[in-house]
Amino acid sequence: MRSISIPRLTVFSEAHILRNALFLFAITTLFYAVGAMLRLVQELSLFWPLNAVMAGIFARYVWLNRLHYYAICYGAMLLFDVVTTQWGMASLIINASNMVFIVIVAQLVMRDKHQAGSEPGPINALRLFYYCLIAAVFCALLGAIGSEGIDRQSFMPSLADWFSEQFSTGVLILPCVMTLTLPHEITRIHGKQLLPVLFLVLSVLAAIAVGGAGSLAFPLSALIWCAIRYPLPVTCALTLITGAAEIILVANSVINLAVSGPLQTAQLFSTRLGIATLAISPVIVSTSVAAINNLMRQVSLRADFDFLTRVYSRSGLYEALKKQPVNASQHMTVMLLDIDFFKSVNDNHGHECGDYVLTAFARQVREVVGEQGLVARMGGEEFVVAAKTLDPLDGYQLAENIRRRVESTVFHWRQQPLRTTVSIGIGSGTLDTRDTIDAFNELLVEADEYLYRAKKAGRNKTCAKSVAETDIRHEEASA
Ligand SMILES: Nc1nc2c(ncn2[C@@H]2O[C@H](COP(=O)(O)OP(=O)(O)OP(=O)(O)O)[C@@H](O)[C@H]2O)c(=O)[nH]1
Repeated sequence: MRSISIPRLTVFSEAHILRNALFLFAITTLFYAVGAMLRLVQELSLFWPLNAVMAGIFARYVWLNRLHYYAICYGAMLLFDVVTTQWGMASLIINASNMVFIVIVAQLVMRDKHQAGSEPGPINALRLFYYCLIAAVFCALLGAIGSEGIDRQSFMPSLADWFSEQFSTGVLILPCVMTLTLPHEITRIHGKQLLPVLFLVLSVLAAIAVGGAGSLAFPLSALIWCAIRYPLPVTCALTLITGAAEIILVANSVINLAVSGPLQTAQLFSTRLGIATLAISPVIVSTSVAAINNLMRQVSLRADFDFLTRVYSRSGLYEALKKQPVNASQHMTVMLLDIDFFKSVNDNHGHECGDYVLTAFARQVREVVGEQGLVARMGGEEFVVAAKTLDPLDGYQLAENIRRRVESTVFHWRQQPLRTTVSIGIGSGTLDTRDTIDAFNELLVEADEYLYRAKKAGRNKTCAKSVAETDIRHEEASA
């Protein structure tokens, strides 16, 4: 698949205080301007994205939650009002209510992150939903009091308007800001991958055509399909676009809720709450799918590797062998290694010491074998090495390197020196017409037979069919 790399872009960084301050000021001003524009053209403010965007930024970057950064955000809001409105003192309260939403959400998400430990997930969708609800209530109370002086609405409609707007934009925008990641590369997209988006567009069009309150739920199944197919950030973005589009379409009577007369606060209140409740479902599905995929990766990793010694497990070795490129003329050496008198390590020093020796032994073997082969624990104190070698002699020498390394190593257990040795049986040959797994299994049987001989010959020995010990000694003498 062809792809184009794009450079990484970092906006906030813990070390760059001035840059963070400038970006916070610029983003606050930008989204304040967007919200103010939407206010000017509508009697009811359709969207006030600023609070959710800023809450998302503060929740995402824990280290931004400092008094001076909050102050920059608040200051930018006040400055915008001073320049563009005559609100006077009311501006202090209205913008304080914006800060209430931002700080409550950020603090609640931060509390979750602390409790989640070292590996928190990107978001907990259900919690975000309730955090938006709590933050919207407090924000709306203060906002409705503050806007009494500048707005013709009385307290209750104003409270409903503030609350529904804060809650719905929060639920739609927060997951998006908290998961937003720019792709590191652009990959070609196949037509089939676009089907969920196509279905989503069709479902919004169907909502416009059919109308009525129920039509707002039409995009739900398409969004859930998107949640299953696409990564979390894409699902969050699609949910935001769909939810915002529905609110705009309802406000402009393009989606007709079958109400007589102009749209009232009560209908917009209900629409916003309904859409927020629907919008959280695909995000929940998407986070669940991401969590399941993560779990599957961890489970398969656990099954492939031996928990104690960190080398391959038996099944992991077979999986790794299947992935090896097949080359009929490749010579392969399979070694079966069994630690000598391991039972006495357990008996004399305890099981914990036995575990330590197994781990240290596996590390030694891995270091000697390196990139030349795969190391696996077959069970107990028995290990296997499957290595690409030039010929039987090359394989024998690799086995001898392991045996000598183990023999010369002094393990330390609670300040006590410990020595151990290993017996190795070898099976070796080329793949010929066999596949890697068949060849490995046959060589393993051979290795098992020679391991038995190595043990019988007194242990701390390497035994193989294809290398006569006299030849080896001859080789060593002439080396
Ligand atoms: N500590 C520890 N011991 C294990 C583990 N798995 C198996 N063993 C022990 O390994 C020992 C194997 O003993 P034996 O099969 O008698 O072999 P040995 O003492 O190494 O003797 P030879 O192989 O004949 O040289 C047993 O005591 C098992 O309990 C493990 O994961 N941890």
